[in-house]
Amino acid sequence: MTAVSVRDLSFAWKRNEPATLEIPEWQVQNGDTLLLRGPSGSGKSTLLSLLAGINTPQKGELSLFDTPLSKLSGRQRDRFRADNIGYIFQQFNLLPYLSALDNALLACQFSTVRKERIAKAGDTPENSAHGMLKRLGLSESQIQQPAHSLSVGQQQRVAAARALLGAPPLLIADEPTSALDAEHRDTFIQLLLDLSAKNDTTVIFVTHDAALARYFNSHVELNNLNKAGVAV
Ligand SMILES: Nc1ncnc2c1ncn2[C@@H]1O[C@H](COP(=O)(O)OP(=O)(O)OP(=O)(O)O)[C@@H](O)[C@H]1O
Repeated sequence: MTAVSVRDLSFAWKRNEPATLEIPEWQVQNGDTLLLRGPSGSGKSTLLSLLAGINTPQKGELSLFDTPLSKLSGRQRDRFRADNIGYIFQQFNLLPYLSALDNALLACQFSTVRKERIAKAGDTPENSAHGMLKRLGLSESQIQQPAHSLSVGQQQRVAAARALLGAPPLLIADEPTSALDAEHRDTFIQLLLDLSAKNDTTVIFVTHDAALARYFNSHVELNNLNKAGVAV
C-alpha cells in the first residue's frame, strides 16, 4: 500500500493567482521515513496542509492509504486526520494549562479509532500516554506539570507523544527541532523514529537542516517535485 499518492495536483492560495504547488506525480511508500527539504517559502507547510486535509487542492488527486481525500466531506476529512495522522507542529500547539499527560491524551479525545488501537494492544489511553512520555524522557513530576512550565525540549516531547498516541499510520512533523541544540535534536529524532518504527508508522519530516538527512531512508527536495513557476 502507498501511504501518500499524488497525481497532477495543483494548489493556489487565491483564485486567479499562480499556483504555489504543481506536483505531477509523487508517492510515499508505507513505512518510509522521508525528509522533505526546501528553501523558505517553497511550499513545504502548504504541502503538509494538503496532506493533512486542512486545505484541498483545486486540481488533481491526493490519496492517503488508498483513500482519496477529495471524496471525503470536510467533517470526514477531520475525522480521517484525527484517526490516521499524528501532526507535530512547528510551535507544538500544546494547551498551556493542561498537564503534559492531558495534552498527550487529547489525541484520543478526538479519535475513537486511536482509543480502539490502544485497547486492542491491551492498554488504556492514560497508561499508553504515560509510558510514551516516560520513554521520551519526561520525569513523573514533569508528566503532571502544565505544559507552559516545561522547557522547549520537554514541550516538544509532549507534542511527539500526542502525535504518536494510538499509533496513527502517518506522522507529519513540521520543523519540530529548530529550537533545539544539535545533541537534543539528534536524540529526539532517533526516539521519534524508533517509536514510529514500532508501529510501522510512515514519517514525513520537514526541515531546512541538511545534517538530519542521515536519519531518513528517503529524501525529497520540494523544488524537484514542484513544477509551479517553472516554464514548460
Ligand atoms: N495562509 C496562507 N495564505 C496565503 N498564502 C500563503 C499562506 N500560507 C503560505 N502562503 C504562501 O505560500 C507560499 C509557500 O509558503 P509555505 O509556508 O508553504 O512555505 P515553506 O516552504 O513552509 O516556508 P518556511 O520554510 O519558511 O516555513 C509562500 O509564498 C507563502 O506566502
